[in-house]
Amino acid sequence: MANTSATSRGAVIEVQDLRKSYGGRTVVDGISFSVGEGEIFGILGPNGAGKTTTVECVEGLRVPDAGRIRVAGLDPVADHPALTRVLGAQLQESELQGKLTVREALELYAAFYPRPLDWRPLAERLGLTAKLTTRFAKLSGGQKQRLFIALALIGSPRIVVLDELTTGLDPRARRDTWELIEDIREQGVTVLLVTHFMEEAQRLCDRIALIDNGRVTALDTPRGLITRATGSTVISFTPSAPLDEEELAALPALASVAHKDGRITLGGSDETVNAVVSLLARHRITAHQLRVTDATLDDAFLDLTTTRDTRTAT
Ligand SMILES: Nc1ncnc2c1ncn2[C@@H]1O[C@H](COP(=O)(O)OP(=O)(O)OP(=O)(O)O)[C@@H](O)[C@H]1O
Repeated sequence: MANTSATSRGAVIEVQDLRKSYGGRTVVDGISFSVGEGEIFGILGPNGAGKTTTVECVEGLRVPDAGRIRVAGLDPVADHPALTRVLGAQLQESELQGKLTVREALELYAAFYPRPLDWRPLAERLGLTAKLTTRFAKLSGGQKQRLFIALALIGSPRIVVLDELTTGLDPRARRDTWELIEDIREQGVTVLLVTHFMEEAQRLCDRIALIDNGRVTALDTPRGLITRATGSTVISFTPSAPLDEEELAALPALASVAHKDGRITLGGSDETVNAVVSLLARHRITAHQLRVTDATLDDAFLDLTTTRDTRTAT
């Protein structure tokens, strides 16, 4: 497998052969990866793949059955008090008192850390300024989410773990949050990001581990994953007459072929585009609604993952 180790900047998170079972059912089955200092490392995968279990082991919130984890040189379980000084984590909803106001939560969490950020500009960036006196229980889902992001960052952590960073945020808030994460990266903070949003992963992540059925099935840069799965370019069209399958399969640099409702979608490269245009011209076939687009992580995700959440929760 390509690229499982961190960059030359040195690993700040190391996960080796992590295993975790619940009630005899293995949900993390030998996961390994390392994250370089200052890197944004994404974890992607279908529902139930083992992503949250993995990051919660990194945070020291779950105890692995086997494997070795080091975060800034610390064992997340044995060195948990020291870990909380270098690692910020997005909280789950239930961890905040409903009566706490946004301002009180920010001040309280800032007081836990030796070098907290000034919470006012952070609240401003996250669109929380108008909600400072609102109690937690009265916030909308998206506003709670923004508060959790603020609380993850307020301690000025060296490493931050964000599980479903922008789930529940409206498109504007999502984009503002992405800009905030990019600013944090500029300051050298390492980010471990679990997400279901391909656009988010493609924009923010330096590298991505695809997890499926408790294993890392691919680990690469977003571009590397896309190219591996579908090629760099997607060509789709509806031909005016049937095309010969063998001729299609022989197109240069072809990575994938799909047929749906009379429409053909090819994954490949610029070379494939030129060849398919020549092929159509040779046979005097017209390509209706011809579209040539860059391949996306969505295409790669569908190609590289297989499971649905078919397991029963216990
Ligand atoms: N405390 C627990 N006890 C029993 N089973 C659990 C527990 N936590 C998680 N699981 C199960 O382990 C599997 C992996 O869960 P996990 O939350 O790590 O997946 P995930 O990849 O984060 O999924 P999602 O994308 O849906 O959040 C799931 O089938 C889940 O039901």
